[in-house]
Amino acid sequence: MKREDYLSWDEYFMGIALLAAKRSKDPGTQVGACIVSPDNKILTMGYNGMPTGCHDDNMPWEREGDPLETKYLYVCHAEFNAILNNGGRSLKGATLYATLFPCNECAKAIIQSGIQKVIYMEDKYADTDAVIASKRMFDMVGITYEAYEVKHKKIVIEL
Ligand SMILES: Nc1nc(=O)n([C@H]2C[C@H](O)[C@@H](COP(=O)(O)O)O2)cc1CO
Ligand SMILES: [Zn+2]
Repeated sequence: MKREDYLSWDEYFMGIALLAAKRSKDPGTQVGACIVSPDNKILTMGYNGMPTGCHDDNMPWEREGDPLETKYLYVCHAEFNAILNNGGRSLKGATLYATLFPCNECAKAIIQSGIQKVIYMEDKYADTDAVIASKRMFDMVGITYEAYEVKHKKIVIEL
């Protein structure tokens, strides 16, 4: 008889997004993204980090103060990195698993790349203009978004 406690597709892909987030050097929020084809093949992944060649140790990670000395002007969002890491594969009709709801800038890239569905875990910036604008654009173009439904509270990976 087959195992019954195997991971669902959603758990598998969100689990991978959560694992990718663990690569983030951001002391504030670690975000992960995993983009999957309509036939459940992983196309690309990403996490929030500084642009390639901008060394993590030489970049600011502050949230406040002189804007030029905060992370916000420099950091690449997880969703943006995942889209850019596509390795030439088409993202048409794909689903994005994101550990945090995408901002308006990533929403634009999501739309332009042909992603059709967003499954997100957290939406802690729902009250910000960035996320409100993002949802406005998704609604306009018919990109669906749904909160990830947690079933297994814990996925243990022992090394
Ligand atoms: N959807 C997102 N994807 C992301 O990768 N990020 C990144 C940008 C920053 O590195 C971090 C947010 O930092 P903080 O403001 O919570 O300390 O997460 C942020 C958002 C929020 O819209
Ligand atoms: Zn973003």
